[in-house]
Amino acid sequence: MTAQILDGKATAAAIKSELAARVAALKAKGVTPGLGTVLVGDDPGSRWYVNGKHRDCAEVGIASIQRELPATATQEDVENVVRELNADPACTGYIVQLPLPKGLDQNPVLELMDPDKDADGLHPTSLGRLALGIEGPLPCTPLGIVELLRRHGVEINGAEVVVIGRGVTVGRSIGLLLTRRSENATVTLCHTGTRDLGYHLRKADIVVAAAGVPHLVKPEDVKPGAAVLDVGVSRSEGKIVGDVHPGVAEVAGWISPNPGGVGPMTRAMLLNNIVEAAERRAGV
Ligand SMILES: Nc1nc(=O)c2c([nH]1)NC[C@@H]1CN(c3ccc(C(=O)N[C@@H](CCC(=O)O)C(=O)O)cc3)C=[N+]21
Repeated sequence: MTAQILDGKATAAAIKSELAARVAALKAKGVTPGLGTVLVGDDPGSRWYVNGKHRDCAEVGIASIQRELPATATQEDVENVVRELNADPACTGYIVQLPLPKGLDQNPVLELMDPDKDADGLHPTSLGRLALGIEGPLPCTPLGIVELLRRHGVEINGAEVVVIGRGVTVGRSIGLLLTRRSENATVTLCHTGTRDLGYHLRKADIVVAAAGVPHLVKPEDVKPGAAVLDVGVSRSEGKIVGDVHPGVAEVAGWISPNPGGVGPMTRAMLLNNIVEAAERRAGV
């Protein structure tokens, strides 16, 4: 058996064309959604990601607001940019590209953000709202995973989901999303302290691998027919190496390629959060 592909690139393209139509409708009402990015320092990887986000915005008609600070910026400098974007009516939502350069403290910066302008869905208020079931921006990678499964007809309702990794961007937050009544999955969160990962994996209908450990998920541990999402990003000789061993494609029913799987979906969901915030504010 060879797994079917959870094609994130094609799915993200379909979502972007739907978002473009919603942006056009907002513009007809006199509202132009705007995404802000705050980039501090000159890490080439971070710059590449941020540029990608602005390219995505251009594709769907969202305005771009780019703020850049040198690596020598002080905590106060960064916080002032956050205050400025909070006050800017053209900015529907924004992200502060992480990680910040050494010497800067990211938590006070994130807490200073207006939670209603949180495009990543990772502000303490956004995570609190998700836990409490209050509407608001949702974390982009978990949301992208749900959309990717849904649009390929993979059943989430009642599924046994095993998540590997307890990072806030994926592992910590996806359980909150998948155990809502609307998704209705059973979620097990595994991490480096899990004694027998294989034991959990072998019963999983859906595996979300977000540990950042190359080829951690082995074919012998995957239940035949399971859906496997590879979120891991490690680099070896310039190439992306995911958390899922290539042999898993012979056992799984569904597999997300990496690159071309969850990454493009994460970016599409960032745009989705901006459009939804603009619609919420315009009363659509
Ligand atoms: N405040 C903040 N929000 C973020 O969302 C955020 C961040 N900081 N810091 C860095 C990480 C990383 N991240 C990625 C998103 C998409 C791809 C993506 O689309 N990757 C492509 C290609 C990648 C390649 O070829 O290098 C793919 O998977 O197909 C990758 C990485 C968002 N991040």
